[in-house]
Amino acid sequence: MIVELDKMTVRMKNPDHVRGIISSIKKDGINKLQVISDFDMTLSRFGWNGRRCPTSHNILDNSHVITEEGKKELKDLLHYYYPIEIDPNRTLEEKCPLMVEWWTRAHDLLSQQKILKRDIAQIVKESEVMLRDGFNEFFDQLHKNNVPLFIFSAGVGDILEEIIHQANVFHPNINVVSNYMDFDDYGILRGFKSPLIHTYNKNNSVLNNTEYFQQLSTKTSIILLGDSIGDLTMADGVASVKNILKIGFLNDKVEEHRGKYLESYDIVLERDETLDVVNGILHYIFTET
Ligand SMILES: Nc1ccn([C@@H]2O[C@H](COP(=O)(O)O)[C@@H](O)[C@H]2O)c(=O)n1
Ligand SMILES: [Mg+2]
Repeated sequence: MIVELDKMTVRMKNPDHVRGIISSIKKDGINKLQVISDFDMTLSRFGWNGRRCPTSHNILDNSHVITEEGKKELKDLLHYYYPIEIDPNRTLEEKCPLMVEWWTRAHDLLSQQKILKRDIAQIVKESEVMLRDGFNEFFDQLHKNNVPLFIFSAGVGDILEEIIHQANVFHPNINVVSNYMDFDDYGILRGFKSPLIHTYNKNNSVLNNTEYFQQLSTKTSIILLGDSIGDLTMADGVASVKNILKIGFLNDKVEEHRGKYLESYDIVLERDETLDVVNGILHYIFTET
């Protein structure tokens, strides 16, 4: 029913279950649907031409406003903590305090760099960030059909919003929760606003009284998009979930992570830099039959 599900990049533990959820979402109607998505490495690309694309943090880390010493320190943090973040053999209990440590140290370093609010647009323009192929269709389909898109990111909110703006797809149906920069009266970065969002606390605990989800209490069908095991809890604040389809982008260390991703996500997209499958599913749901 959806040709994109036949792509070589697609893996499903239970294809019949997937087809069942998609049919149920379609049957319940567009008015019941919301999309909850991660940003970095989910809506943005993981790689291009054999090179890693930057996360919203990396965009700042690599930018011209950071001193050479600052760049080195931020890179050292990435090389130390990223393998911990994706290590399938460590428990969440082990990872959480280390993730808080990484984000806190990185945010402290960035806050010492006198980053100006007015430079953000240029920093994003000069970066190598790319949204996944098919992003226009994805954002436009959701907008045209009045489907809310909730972007829940442990990245840097100011940066990811600027990326979406520069791509001309920041439509009114989008709501973002992320780590936002805190600028002083002169527009100089002095810190990050709380709560701190890292890969493994993307749940109710950081959504201020889940007001957003209360407004959307009638949206009982969810399509969840993520690239990390931590993204699986992003819909926990939704009071009544009837149908949930979890789609996971498996970008890195694919063989090592395949088993866990197949257990956790309904659809796993391996080294797929496009939104083709998501667009195909949305197109099927939005098309009247
Ligand atoms: N200092 C840091 C901290 C985290 N990251 C990466 O950001 C990603 C989190 O953002 P999501 O939109 O995916 O929630 C995650 O992939 C971390 O590896 C970083 O690059 N630098
Ligand atoms: Mg991500």
